[in-house]
This record gives sequence, structure tokens and C-alpha cells, in this order.
Amino acid sequence: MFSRLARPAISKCITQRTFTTSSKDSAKVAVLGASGGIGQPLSLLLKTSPAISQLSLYDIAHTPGVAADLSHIETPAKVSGHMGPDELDACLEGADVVLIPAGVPRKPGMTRDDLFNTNASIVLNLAKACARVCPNAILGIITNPVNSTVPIAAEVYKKMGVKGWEKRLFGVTTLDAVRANTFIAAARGVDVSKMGVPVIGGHSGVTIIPVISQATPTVSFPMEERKALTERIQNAGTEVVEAKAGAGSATLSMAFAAARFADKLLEALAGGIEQVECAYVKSDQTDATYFANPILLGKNGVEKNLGVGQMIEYEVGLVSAAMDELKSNIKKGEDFVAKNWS
Ligand SMILES: NC(=O)C1=CN([C@@H]2O[C@H](COP(=O)(O)OP(=O)(O)OC[C@H]3O[C@@H](n4cnc5c(N)ncnc54)[C@H](O)[C@@H]3O)[C@@H](O)[C@H]2O)C=CC1
Ligand SMILES: O=C([O-])CC(=O)C(=O)O
Repeated sequence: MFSRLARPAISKCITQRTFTTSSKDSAKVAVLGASGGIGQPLSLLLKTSPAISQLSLYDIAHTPGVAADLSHIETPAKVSGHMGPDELDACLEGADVVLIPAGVPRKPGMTRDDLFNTNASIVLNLAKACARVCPNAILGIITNPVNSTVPIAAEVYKKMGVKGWEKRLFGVTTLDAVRANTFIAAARGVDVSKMGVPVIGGHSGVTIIPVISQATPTVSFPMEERKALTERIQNAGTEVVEAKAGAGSATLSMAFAAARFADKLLEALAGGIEQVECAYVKSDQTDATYFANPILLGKNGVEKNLGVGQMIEYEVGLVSAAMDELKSNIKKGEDFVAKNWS
């Protein structure tokens, strides 16, 4: 069902933000949905990145205030705020990287798929603008349901004739790896800054598959504990939604995760040290046409898909159990664009 590629250990699919890119390689990064629960702390973290010379913030509300506030921080990135559809193109012009956390979050009792009706059209419209204004930018989609919103953006890019989008379109699943590193390091008393656990599949419930057998450093668990940890990682988003009790979903940990993803991407785009991160991309690794696993990032985005690697029988079973949901989420996104294209 899936290919088992030999690949390097992903010990740096891990925790810390790294800054090694020189300022001459500075990039323009746009955040769409910049005034939101994720957008604001993410923009703050990006403002601290020496790899960014221009930080361009778009939302349908509040961006002038967010941009004014961030612009007083004594770091080099120049901040601009853009509010409402008339200002979207100006936000995107010349962008090297576009991060999209625009859209509604879950409330208790909802699944990520319950967000589809609202968020699908938001992503469709924003992807259209990206395809028109900055077709060569790297697109990182945070908006849920990621399993479907990434295929939506892909269909838009196909319809608009953008070439090579497969290397530049990412569903940001970094938070799953961040959580896996945190929980597993704590369970084994390992220094979390050295922990690296790949998380593959998709970004909802059973499609989130931590591959604990590939963790570096190696950790071992009795099967019951392995299952409990796996389920905690799969349900970690819901854990936050319930704790926030109606006030939204993960924002701060997501901002950290997206900033780390952006740091690695910018380092790779600048031709710096090779970077590996798990992300949800167009894929031929399994029967699902989009799949998350470790990706080697390079100057053009996806340098090499590092595949799912060797798994134990329990993890192979998790991949099998995820397939129906993942494939149906992908089809739902593709069908949405087919039905709503104009
Ligand atoms: N990929 C992941 O791991 C995660 C994804 N998420 C998802 O991220 C999304 C955002 O979450 P939050 O920031 O907590 O929500 P939020 O409601 O706090 O912020 C969303 C922002 O999007 C803006 N927005 C709405 N429509 C827009 C449009 N057409 N164009 C531009 N901006 C628009 C809103 O004005 C708001 O500022 C949700 O869909 C959530 O489920 C959340 C956590 C983790
Ligand atoms: O659970 C949610 O709705 C938000 C999310 O994707 C996460 O925290 O992983």
C-alpha cells in the first residue's frame, strides 16, 4: 500500500527555531488571516526572524492595528497591513512565502470537517489570489480541515495553469510533530530539544499518525502506553478545543509550529542547511493523493519526499485505518472546486 523508502533519520524534525540564514537572503512573507488567534502570535514570531525583510499582513479586519503594533518592534522586517479584498493583491505582490491561517476555528463538539462549509470558500478565494499574484510563492495552508483545504488550493492552481505547484504547496502539520515531541519526551524523561518524532498521514483524528518507532532518540513503550500516547497525539487538538471551552482552538502552539515551519522553509529557500519537516503534500507514497511525512526542503520547496520509512505492525495498521477518511477528505476538497469554479 505504501513504499518503504530508506531515508535519513529525522532527528531535526524537532523542536527549536533556528536562525542561520544571512540577511542578504531576506524574504517577503505574507500572512493571510493575520488578525486572528493564530495570525497575531505567528506574525509576532515572524517579526523576530532575521530571514524576513518584509512581513505583509492581510485580514478582513483589524490589520492596520496589528501592523502598527508589530512595526514598533526593533527588528529589521518591515511590516505592512492590508485590510479587505481590495488590498489583497498588494499584500501578495512579490511574496516568497504565503501562510494562510484565515478561517473559523472549532468549538467543542465539532470535528475539523465541520469547518469545511465556511473555510473551503475562504481558501478557494485566497488561493485564487495567490495563483494570480504570486504563483511562484510557497503556500503553507493552516486553515482546517487541512486534509481538504490543501486539495482545494491545488485544484485552484491547476485550473489557473500554475506549473510546478506540487513542490510549493504545503499543508502545515508541524503542530502534530511538536505535540508528539513534547508528549513523548515527557513520557520518557528525554530532553525535548533533542526529541524528533515523525507524524505522518493527515491532520484530523485517525489520520494523524505518530510513528513513535522512528523517534530519535529511540524510545520504547509497552503497547498499552504506545496506544495511549498515539491517541493523545491524535486528539491533542480536541484537548485544546475543550480546555478553551468555546473560545477557539490551538493558537499559541500553532503559531510556534508555523513559525518553525517558516524558519526551516526560509533557510532552505535561501540555499542554507538542508531542512527536514513533516508536511502534508501532493504525494505518491500511499493510495491517498496527499499525504504528510518527512519532506526534505530545498530552494524550490519540496526537494525530496522522504517517504514514510519503516514502521512496526501497529503503525502500519494506523495508516490502513486512516486511508478511507483521508481519501474522502481529499475528494471532498476536489469536488468543492469542481462545483464552485467560476
Ligand atoms: N493546521 C493546524 O495544525 C491548525 C489549524 N488551525 C486552523 O486555523 C484556522 C484559524 O484559526 P484561528 O486563528 O484560531 O481563528 P480566528 O477566528 O481566531 O482567526 C481567523 C482569522 O481569519 C480571518 N478571516 C476570515 N475570513 C477571512 C478571509 N476571507 N480572508 C482573510 N482573513 C479572513 C478572521 O478575520 C480572523 O482574523 C482555523 O481554521 C483552525 O481550525 C488551528 C490550529 C492548528
Ligand atoms: O483541533 C483544531 O481544531 C485545531 C487544530 O487543527 C489543532 O489544534 O491541531
